Amino acid sequence: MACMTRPFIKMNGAGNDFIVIDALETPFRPTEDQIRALADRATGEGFDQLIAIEPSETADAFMRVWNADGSMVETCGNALRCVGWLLMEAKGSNRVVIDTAAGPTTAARAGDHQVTVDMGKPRLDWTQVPLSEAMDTRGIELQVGPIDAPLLHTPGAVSMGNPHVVFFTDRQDDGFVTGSGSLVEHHPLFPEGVNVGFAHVLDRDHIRLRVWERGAGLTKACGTGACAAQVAAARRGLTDRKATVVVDGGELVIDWDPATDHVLMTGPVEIERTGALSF
Ligand SMILES: N[C@@H](CCC[C@H](N)C(=O)O)C(=O)O
Repeated sequence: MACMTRPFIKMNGAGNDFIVIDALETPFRPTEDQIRALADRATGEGFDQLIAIEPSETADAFMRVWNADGSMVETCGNALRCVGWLLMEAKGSNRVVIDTAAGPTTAARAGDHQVTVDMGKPRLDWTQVPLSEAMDTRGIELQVGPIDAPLLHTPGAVSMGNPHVVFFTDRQDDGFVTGSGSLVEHHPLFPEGVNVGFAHVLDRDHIRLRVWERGAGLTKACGTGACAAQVAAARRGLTDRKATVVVDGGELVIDWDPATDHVLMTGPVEIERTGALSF
């Protein structure tokens, strides 16, 4: 069998790490099995998401996203900053438009290795998350643990182009996040699965967040998860519309602009190394 190689750039955004492939000239369509093998941190390159930069007729590029489990998904907030930075460096510009399966987004320089991405309007109707039944997404009817003493309950539900629920809790240890996140990810209330946030509101402009990501597990940061947490917290009056979200790998500033209803995310990008994938 012929062995293919593809050059890659390994990047991370606040610790959420990616293999980024330039597919502008040559298409890149790995199988789910290949992705899972490449994502393995013991035997493969190791990553949370695999990203391909593809041509677009309406934007500077199209960003395709696969989770570590091989599933193709709509978008990835931290990868948008990384891809935005690569495209801005290549074009010598300060702003680019990146199309995704969740729609177009803009990325702009915001300082040294800092990028702001306009994530658009949060989608707050239950049909948009999506949920499998009608509910008020400020706090949906879902709980984890004993019926009369739940450990987690009434999360906010938000789509940032991909589905999120956000529990407000100060229980954020690895075991708890992994155990309850993996249960909720596949709950029948979420026909497309869900990313599960555990948000501890520190004050009106700081949230400590951990996220169990659909298809990737516990990551050091989830950009869309940080946007969803900020939106869910502000909707309940727990924070202002702008807050710093502290994740395991750094800080993301999330600003839900009242004038446009758009969510702006600012945070770091880092290039770790380059290499070549063989499969
Ligand atoms: N790491 C991400 C989100 C990646 C996709 C997510 N796991 C999903 O399945 O929707 C981010 O930074 O937003």
